[in-house]
Amino acid sequence: MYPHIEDYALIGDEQTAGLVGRDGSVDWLCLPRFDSPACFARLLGGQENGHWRIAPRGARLCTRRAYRTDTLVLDSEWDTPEGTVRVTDFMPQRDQAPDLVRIVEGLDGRVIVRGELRLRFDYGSIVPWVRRTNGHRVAVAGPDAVWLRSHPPVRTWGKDFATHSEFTVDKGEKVAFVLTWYPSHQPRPDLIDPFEALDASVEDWRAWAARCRYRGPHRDAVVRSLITLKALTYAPTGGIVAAPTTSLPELMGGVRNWDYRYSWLRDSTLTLGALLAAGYLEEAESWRDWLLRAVAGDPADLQIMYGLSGERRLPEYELSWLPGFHGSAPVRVGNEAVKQLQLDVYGEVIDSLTLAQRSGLPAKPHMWRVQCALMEFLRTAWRQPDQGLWEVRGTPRHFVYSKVMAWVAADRAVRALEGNPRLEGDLKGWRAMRDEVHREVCERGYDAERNTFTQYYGSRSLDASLLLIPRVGFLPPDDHRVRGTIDAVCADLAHHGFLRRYSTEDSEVDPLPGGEGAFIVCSFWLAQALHQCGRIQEARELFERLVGISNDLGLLAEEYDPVNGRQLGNFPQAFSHLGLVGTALALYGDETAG
Ligand SMILES: OC[C@H]1O[C@H](O[C@H]2O[C@H](CO)[C@@H](O)[C@H](O)[C@H]2O)[C@H](O)[C@@H](O)[C@@H]1O
Repeated sequence: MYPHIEDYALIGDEQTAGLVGRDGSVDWLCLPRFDSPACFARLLGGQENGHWRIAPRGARLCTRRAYRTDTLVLDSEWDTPEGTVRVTDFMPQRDQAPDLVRIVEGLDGRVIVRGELRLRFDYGSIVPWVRRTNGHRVAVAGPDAVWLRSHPPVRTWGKDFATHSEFTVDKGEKVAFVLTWYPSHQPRPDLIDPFEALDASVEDWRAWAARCRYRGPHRDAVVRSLITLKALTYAPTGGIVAAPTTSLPELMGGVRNWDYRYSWLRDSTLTLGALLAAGYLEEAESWRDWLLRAVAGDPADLQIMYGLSGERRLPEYELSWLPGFHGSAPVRVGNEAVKQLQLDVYGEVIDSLTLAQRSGLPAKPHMWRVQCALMEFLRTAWRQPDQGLWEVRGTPRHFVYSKVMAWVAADRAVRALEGNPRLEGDLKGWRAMRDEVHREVCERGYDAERNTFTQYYGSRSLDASLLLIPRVGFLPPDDHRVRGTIDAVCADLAHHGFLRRYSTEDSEVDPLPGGEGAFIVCSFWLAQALHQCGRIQEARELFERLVGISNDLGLLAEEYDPVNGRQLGNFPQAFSHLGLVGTALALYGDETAG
């Protein structure tokens, strides 16, 4: 059953991203931004929904593929009876317009290569009008225009609403294709030189990767994760998408299919932590500035996610014409969770601003004012039930992790005041809130009989987010309740060596049908909790196992099906990759940071 989610490779230009399959087909690409409608949507449908394949005639999947070391430049190679050919895919740093470059290179013998470009704007639904101009092709429909050209020029012809080509490459010969998007009412942007763009791309990525401070085991996996996180950052604003895809299923054939092409405060603050820890201050600063712009206004209006430029309305709807990845419908655009109350986000934001300051990012004058405003809102809001960090769509509850993070918000705000007499704030009131939340969580969110914290007040269910209790400092790692929680979470949520985030069987909490895979970041959290508790060997073994489930290119989706050995959910996902970076640093960072 080709393709599996892990059969895809990521390419991108820090404003959008594409997925390339092992068959040489670009099956997902949104232009010009991550959250724009896709012009290649075969990922969630069939080839009639748009794709661009370049591969040797008659060949199916590539023989091998790899990123060029420390870059986002992908090489896919096919060995054929006639010879060997390589296709190099990348998206150069954007100047005027987004370009997707595909360079075909003969490595051995003489190979006949075929191209098939099927552009379908608006998520695979609009067939553009394609015309030839100066030997190049231009596809136009409504607001979108795409220009295709090649070096040297290759003959193309139209058939079945697609642009076809066939050409021969001899050993040492190169043919480059450049696909450029621009708004259809504007003049065509300047053409780039694909070969110069390749050299520049390789150089830029390598220079960026060289800044990584981590020198420990699995450095390649850490660098790949950092490159992926960087690729998920929308460079013009600093916003970070949770993943570049929508609706890759959390259960094959199921309905748990969501649009992740937005900036979640939770995912992004945690990404910021990983970037800071690995030495990437510039990116962290740019996200911090995005955050301050996005949350400006009434703290009661704080959203749990925003668009890439801080947009607030992200209405959710379904694309009825797309059948979904292997029939996993519906395909959704937008995300209804934008309207949810998730109390943890306040803690994450205040914690990340504290961390940013501690890491030496230059302070912004209104940073403290934002934190005070958030605290004032949280002072009463923390008592409300919410949707929790998993954004469940059932009745709101008193989720323990949400309350713990409300404690984090108060704790960081109190410490800031204690450490800096020039800051103004309600020290007494915030201290009182901090103590009250702590007391309440330890009373109502803790099951003394089983010696474990629980998913929500009074429940018997557990939740993997409870593993973060020692990491955020709510209780020390040697507290018997922390140790009990780790054991209970492992016993309850273990899934063939990995962890589920919670049990999907409690339909009042999570009313959606069907289960899901193991949630990858939760297993990273377990490795960190074990490490904090001194269970070093177990932590390291789990980390090794987690690194081992990334695909051949080092990429991780949101979830993993350990029974079938398959990745699940949106891909690649920031959450999983920041988990990998954070865990490597936690387990080996002290010994190895250079
Ligand atoms: O579980 C239902 C929810 O699933 C999605 O949320 C998940 O993704 C977010 C982005 O990575 C993450 O922050 C959250 O913790 C995850 O549960 C989906 O976006 C929601 O709409 C949906 O209700």
